[in-house]
Amino acid sequence: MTIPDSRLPTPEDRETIVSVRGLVNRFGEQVVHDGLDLDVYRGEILGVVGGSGTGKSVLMRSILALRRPDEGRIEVLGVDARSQDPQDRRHIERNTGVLFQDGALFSSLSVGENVQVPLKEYYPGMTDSLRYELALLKVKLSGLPADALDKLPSQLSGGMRKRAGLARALALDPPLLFLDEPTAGLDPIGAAAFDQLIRTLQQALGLTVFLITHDLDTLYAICDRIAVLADRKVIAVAPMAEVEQLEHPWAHEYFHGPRARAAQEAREREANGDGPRTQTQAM
Ligand SMILES: Nc1ncnc2c1ncn2[C@@H]1O[C@H](COP(=O)(O)OP(=O)(O)OP(=O)(O)O)[C@@H](O)[C@H]1O
Repeated sequence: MTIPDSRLPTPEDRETIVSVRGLVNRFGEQVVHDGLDLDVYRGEILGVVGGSGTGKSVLMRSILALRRPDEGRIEVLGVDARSQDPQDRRHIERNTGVLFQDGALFSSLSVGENVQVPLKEYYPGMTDSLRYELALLKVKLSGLPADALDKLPSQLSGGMRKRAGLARALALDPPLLFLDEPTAGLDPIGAAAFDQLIRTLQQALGLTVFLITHDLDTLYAICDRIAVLADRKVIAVAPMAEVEQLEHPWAHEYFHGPRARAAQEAREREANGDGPRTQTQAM
């Protein structure tokens, strides 16, 4: 089901929650970003796309202050992400939730213990029972059954591990959520369900979501705007209908190639009440 795009704020109401200006990231001779600019608005789901190796994850890590860029300015929730001040770094960490590509759960801890890790760190005085209840709440919010709480990550399916990672990302009620290819490796039905979960949580909790994906279905189904990375920059950031019109060769191939056509056909079938999403990810 495609959820209508109804929440994009008008330009006057927009609040920039992440601002990136003139970003440069280099690894030795390799220049990954060269003067990249991007704004993320409060309350939107921003899809971030680009060919493999264009620097989507490096951009995310730079915003999260996990990597110090070579040049440029990044402001996250009013704080300079390049700041060395531990208070600033903590502010970013405290207000952001991250679902890494592989879930990044501690393999020796149960799902419940994984979700409790950030709670223990930020609220050391919290009672065990309250921490347990909060972990249970996040696990249920993420669409897992209560008995998943006591399971190890290895005892879960790939889709359940993603949900467990999401539960941990939401542990501290962050206003800003980062998702790195959340539907990669999921079957089409699982991927569609995960998309809907993200949209539902985003609306219910008022989240801003920065979502790296290759999955065209996700872009169509839940993203308010799409940022396209190419040539070491964000070459466009706009709603889907606009980025589909880009002339750039990679963007044209991505939005009009065989997988895009398959996604389009699947959406038409779905609109006619005629069958679920097809697999169009992993480009
Ligand atoms: N720590 C690092 N050391 C050296 N090179 C790195 C490092 N991290 C990333 N790179 C390089 O930076 C480039 C961008 O990497 P990044 O992981 O951000 O790409 P991506 O757009 O997320 O790709 P994909 O879609 O395949 O996940 C790649 O060429 C990668 O090899």
